[in-house]
Amino acid sequence: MRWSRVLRGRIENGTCPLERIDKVVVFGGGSFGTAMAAVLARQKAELHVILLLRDPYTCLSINHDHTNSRYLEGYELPHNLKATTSISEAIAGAQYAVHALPVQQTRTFLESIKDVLPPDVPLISVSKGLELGSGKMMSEIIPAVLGRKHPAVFLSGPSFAREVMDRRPTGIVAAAKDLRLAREAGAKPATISGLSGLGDIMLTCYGSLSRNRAIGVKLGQGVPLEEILKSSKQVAEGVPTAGVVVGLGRRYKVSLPVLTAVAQVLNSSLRADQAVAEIMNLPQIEER
Ligand SMILES: NC(=O)C1=CN([C@@H]2O[C@H](COP(=O)(O)OP(=O)(O)OC[C@H]3O[C@@H](n4cnc5c(N)ncnc54)[C@H](O)[C@@H]3O)[C@@H](O)[C@H]2O)C=CC1
Ligand SMILES: O=C(CO)COP(=O)(O)O
Repeated sequence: MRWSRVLRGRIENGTCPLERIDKVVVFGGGSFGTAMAAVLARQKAELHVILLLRDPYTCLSINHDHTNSRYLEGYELPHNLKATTSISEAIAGAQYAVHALPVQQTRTFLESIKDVLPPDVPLISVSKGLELGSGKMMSEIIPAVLGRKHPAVFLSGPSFAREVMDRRPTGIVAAAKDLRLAREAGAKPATISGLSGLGDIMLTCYGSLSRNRAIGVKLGQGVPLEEILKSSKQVAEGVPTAGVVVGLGRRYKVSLPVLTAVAQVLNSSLRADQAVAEIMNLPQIEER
């Protein structure tokens, strides 16, 4: 309430930052990139919001029919939201860039735009997960690939693309996840118990719209991972990230029995029922 009054005051006094923004580019036209672009476009009719995509058909569908039928079926997109497959057209004149690509594709993508993205255009990352191989977070991948201290913000919290489109309430901050592991890695405990920690975990574990949860349910029913992944065209960051988190646990000497079992189910070295049996048979220890 307090912040909404402050913001309203700024808008009335003509000091709202949105007033100074004419163009924002959104990298990635999947479900969340499209939802973020729509939220921005809804804020101001004169704002030019442009989605950078690879698929020319999705581009046509957004520009002519104002829909993204491939990733966000059933929603009419604001008419000031446009799409392009041209990197230079997308970035030209943009004052902010939203990054909404899967984490595993981020390095290759940023390599392809790093010479075109001006060093003073802030990147707002909404991608969640850890990079396979390096174990890096988005906050580490971006400067490493761009080779400079690029201005960047990292958003995370309990938010589903469809609910954002439906204007349902949500809240977002920046964070890490497993409490003990995150503490060892230098995170603040308050971050873990807040929106981007527990808040996001609750949504991903219990929310009926969660793609990660849907994969877990199917694995539990005995469907092989390969078959599950083939049946969906959308990313589930938890699949690669589970193994990376277990690797980080080893690095920081934090034992993660449940996540280790999840990673083993995902890499097919353990069945879900065996994982449950193993977890239930862990020695009883004092809770930490
Ligand atoms: N969907 C959601 O409700 C939320 C998603 N996120 C995060 O946002 C990120 C993106 O997720 P979604 O939009 O849901 O994924 P998605 O699977 O719906 O879409 C991914 C998009 O990235 C594009 N892409 C993949 N590889 C690419 C490459 N090499 N170059 C250019 N484009 C490429 C795909 O074509 C697609 O348009 C993920 O890290 C996800 O965890 C965060 C909050 C909510
Ligand atoms: O990030 C999300 C919830 O906050 C989206 O969850 P899924 O990727 O599991 O659909």
